[in-house]
Amino acid sequence: MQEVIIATKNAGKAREFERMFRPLGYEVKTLLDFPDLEDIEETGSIFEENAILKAEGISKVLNRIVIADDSGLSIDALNGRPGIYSARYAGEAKNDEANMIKVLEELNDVQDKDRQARFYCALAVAAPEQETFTVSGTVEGVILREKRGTHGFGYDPIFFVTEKGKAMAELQPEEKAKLSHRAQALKKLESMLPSLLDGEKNA
Ligand SMILES: O=c1nc[nH]c2c1ncn2[C@H]1C[C@H](O)[C@@H](COP(=O)(O)OP(=O)(O)OP(=O)(O)O)O1
Ligand SMILES: [Mg+2]
Repeated sequence: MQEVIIATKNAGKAREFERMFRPLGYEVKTLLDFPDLEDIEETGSIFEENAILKAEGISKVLNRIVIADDSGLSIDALNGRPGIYSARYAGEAKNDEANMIKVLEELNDVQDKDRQARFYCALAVAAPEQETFTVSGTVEGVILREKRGTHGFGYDPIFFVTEKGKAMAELQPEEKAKLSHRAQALKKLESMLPSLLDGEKNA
C-alpha cells in the first residue's frame, strides 16, 4: 500500500489518521514509527505555523512528503484558550486529565449558554522542493460540566458535539472520523492526495 507520513507523536491522532486514510488506500506512518527523530519545537503563534514547522522539519530530515497536524480546543469564554497551548495547558507533561480538570475549573462559574467552543485542526503538507501549504477544519460544540464517554483522546470527554447531541468521547471512532475538525481538514486534501503521493517511491 502507498505510504503517507504524518509528523505526529500523538497516538490518538495516529489512530484517527489510520482510520481515515485506510479507506483511501494509504498506509499511515507516524513519528511513533521513527522514534529516533528529534522533537520539533512548536514555537509558532497560530496552528498553521506549528503545523508547517512540524511538516517541514520532518520532510527535510526524511526527504519525503510529510503531513503534520496542529490542533486544539478554543473556548469562547476563555478568549480562545487553550488554543495552540492545548497540549500543555496544565503543564509541560501533556496530561489530558489535568488539562480537562483545568478547563472545567476555569469554566466553573460560566453558565451553560456561554460555554461554546470549537476544535480546530490545521494540516500542513510539506514536500521536498515544493511550496508548503495548509488546510484547516473545525467542529462546533459546548464544554460539558463533567466527562462523558470513553472513546477518542485529549479533550473529547468534555466536548459536547452540537450536531450529534453527544460528547465527542461518546461517538464511535467511525463517527468521529466523519465529522471531526481533523476529518474536515482532511476532506480538503483528499482530491489532491493521488497527485501528491502516488508518484512518491516508498523509502
Ligand atoms: O480530536 C481531538 N480530540 C480531543 N482533543 C484534541 C483533538 N485534537 C486535538 N486535541 C487536543 C489534544 C492536545 O491537547 C492538543 C493537540 O496539540 P498538538 O500539539 O497538535 O498535538 P500533540 O502535541 O499531542 O502531538 P503532535 O504535536 O506530535 O502531533 O489538542
Ligand atoms: Mg504538539
